[in-house]
Amino acid sequence: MSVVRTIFLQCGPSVSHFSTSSYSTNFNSGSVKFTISCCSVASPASVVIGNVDKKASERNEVRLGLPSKGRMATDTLDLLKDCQLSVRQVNPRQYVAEIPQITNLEVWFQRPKDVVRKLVSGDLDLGIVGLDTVKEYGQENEDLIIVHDALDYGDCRLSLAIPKYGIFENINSLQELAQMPQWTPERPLRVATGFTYLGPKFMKDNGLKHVTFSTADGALEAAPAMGIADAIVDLVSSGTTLRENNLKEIEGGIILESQAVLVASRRSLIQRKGVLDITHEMLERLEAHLKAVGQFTVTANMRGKSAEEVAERILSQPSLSGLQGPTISPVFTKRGGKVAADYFAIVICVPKKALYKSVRQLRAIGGSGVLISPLTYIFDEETPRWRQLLSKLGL
Ligand SMILES: Nc1ncnc2c1ncn2[C@@H]1O[C@H](COP(=O)(O)OP(=O)(O)OP(=O)(O)O)[C@@H](O)[C@H]1O
Ligand SMILES: O=P(O)(O)OC[C@H]1O[C@H](OP(=O)(O)OP(=O)(O)O)[C@H](O)[C@@H]1O
Ligand SMILES: [Mg+2]
Repeated sequence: MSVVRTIFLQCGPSVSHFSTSSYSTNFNSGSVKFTISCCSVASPASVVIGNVDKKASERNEVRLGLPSKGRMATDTLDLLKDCQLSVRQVNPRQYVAEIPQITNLEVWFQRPKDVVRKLVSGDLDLGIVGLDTVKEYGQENEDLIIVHDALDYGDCRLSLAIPKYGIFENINSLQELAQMPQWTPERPLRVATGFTYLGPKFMKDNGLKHVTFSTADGALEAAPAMGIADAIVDLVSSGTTLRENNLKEIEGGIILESQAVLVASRRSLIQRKGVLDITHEMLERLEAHLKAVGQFTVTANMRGKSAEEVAERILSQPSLSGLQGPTISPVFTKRGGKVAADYFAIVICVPKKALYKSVRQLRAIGGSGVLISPLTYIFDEETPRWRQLLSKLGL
């Protein structure tokens, strides 16, 4: 299926303006076709993104799209490496690579937004990008399935921000912003954003009527001070850029919380040979690694009459119950020609955050020789996200 999207660009100024009522998008499955209309061009030019030729999708390799550059690129490769899925790239300007541990998988490096576009067009099967990019460029496309929603990096939020000064000084919520008498059809609230789908949708969903949008590729925080916009919709992580530009977030103004996600094409998962198996393997490795990252193994010795008695003492402490309770083994010593077990070795998993508290509790009940080591993987019987994926696919 081929979808036509029409964008009216103003020729001349470097920003294009549109309003919630005039902006509409159609970003569905299949090939995506942009019709770009510009005032100085007599007939619209057609730009085709992705695969038009049906045969091109008849490939045998499974394709994973990863960010080619920007702040997600290195963290993505690091995460895969930590899952023993090292990406072998001959040189940084080569856009195709492989993961030797997974046969029949091609890695393609693309801009994050192109990863999403190519999942939609069927040119990629799997991808790792920020959730914000999936929502912005995938829009409501039902073909996109989030396989892992929390890869634990790239954390940020898409937020509406307004100046701290002038007419906005006492405005602290979206409701207050919407109720300002200043916004009329003749003088709408002007919002600068790179999120030309999510920004207008959010305003519309929240009943803000008189709003126009302008777009630019970066440094949006300058727009209010330059007099180009009243507000901005942009990503925030530390909040420094907002602060340094005298802008503030407001109550009810968070559009989306985002972090890196593993996303797949539903069609590929169902139809393309090998995609489901590769997804399962990636998911297992990711889940096992991410679960382990937050935990330490703690081993200690403890004097006691029996394993049960030691277990009673350990389980009386709230921070020492481990993942499934403690593992307790007798430590045998020979005294006076007799073998006895006066000591027990205990092993528990402890969340990193609770580490010091756990060590204190362990000592308080007689633990000694406490050893702590990081965990590499925790493989559960079955990953809950795998079950969720199968049910989303109706399998
Ligand atoms: N403070 C932040 N600002 C912007 N993006 C962030 C931030 N923190 C995390 N991210 C994540 O990183 C992604 C942006 O990465 P990057 O800026 O490299 O790409 P991009 O803006 O899509 O690329 P380009 O600017 O080349 O079009 C976001 O989509 C988001 O998921
Ligand atoms: O809350 P903070 O930690 O300050 O991060 C937020 C800023 O980071 C991003 O910009 P980026 O650095 O990508 O520059 P750009 O705006 O020029 O794209 C984003 O667009 C914000 O401007
Ligand atoms: Mg910026």
